[in-house]
Amino acid sequence: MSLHPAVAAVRRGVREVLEELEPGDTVLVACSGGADSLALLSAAVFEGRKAAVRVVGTTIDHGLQEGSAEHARRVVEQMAGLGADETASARVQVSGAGEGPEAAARRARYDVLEQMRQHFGAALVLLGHTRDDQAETVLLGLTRGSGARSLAGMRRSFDHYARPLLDVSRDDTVTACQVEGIDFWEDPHNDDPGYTRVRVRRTVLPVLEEELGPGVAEALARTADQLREDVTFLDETAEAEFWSLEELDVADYPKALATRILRIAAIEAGATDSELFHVHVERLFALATGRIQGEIQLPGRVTAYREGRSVEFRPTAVTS
Ligand SMILES: Nc1ncnc2c1ncn2[C@@H]1O[C@H](COP(=O)(O)OP(=O)(O)OP(=O)(O)O)[C@@H](O)[C@H]1O
Repeated sequence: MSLHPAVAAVRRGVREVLEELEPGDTVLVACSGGADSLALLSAAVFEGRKAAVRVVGTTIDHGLQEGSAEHARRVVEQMAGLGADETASARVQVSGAGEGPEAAARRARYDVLEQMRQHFGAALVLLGHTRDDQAETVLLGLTRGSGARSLAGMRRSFDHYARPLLDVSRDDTVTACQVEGIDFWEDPHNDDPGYTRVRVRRTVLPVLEEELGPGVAEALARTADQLREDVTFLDETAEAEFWSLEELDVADYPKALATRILRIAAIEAGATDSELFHVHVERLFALATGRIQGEIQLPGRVTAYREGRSVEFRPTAVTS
């Protein structure tokens, strides 16, 4: 019997990532119980056996929805049923102080995933983001106006994390589960139009596909890949320039490098990075090129000012 194309696509993505590992290594698969991550786990088990890689399935209970503990138990059972060598679950406390509940849940999830990775000695954690997630990320980045970094979407891999399904459509993960008889969970949040991402998924992308033809999601994901190469080059160049500078005089650099160097400098000086940090970087650039005078207050209680041609930083004075 020939392999269904959707299953083959998921396995191919996973195989390419596992090929980088050594026999005897461990991978941790982060599983929400949705179609993407269960298809990912199933493929990891299949490819893991071939590569002699141990597969640990893990699920995280954010405790935000009623019945979440029961859901986590069920996902653990499913992961074991799909052949994971080991399974684990963890409950996290989502505080949400200073950020939205989604961002807080995500941060708590990545913290605990890292603890689990270390606990199991895993070489890699696999995340189930798909090509559609990538397309949505690019569109959201476009509307935020935050520059090339956010248009470059999610990275395929970083540190000990990999996203093997970035070339696989969400439909294919659903089909792969159906073909393999995997009963996946449909997150009610995925239908909640209160989330911008859901509106992009349910309304914006379908309109683009209808008006511009199929393949929009794929093209957006490809745009991210191309931009990521450029962005990585510029980031690395800026990093090397920053460390080689004796004083922070960036007025003669092209703006693409000057703003990156200023960003690194501000964060090194203690400023707090955020999604909106590009707004502060623009002002820093105006300060560096003499278009604005005086001082700039940055989040994280850092003040920037100009001394001669150089931009300097100092802690913001506390006034009572
Ligand atoms: N509760 C969870 N437990 C374990 N892994 C999870 C959980 N939720 C999500 N993941 C992992 O993250 C992947 C992406 O999930 P989702 O798109 O829901 O994340 P998100 O909330 O958008 O946050 P981010 O995209 O930053 O990870 C999943 O495929 C899975 O690998």
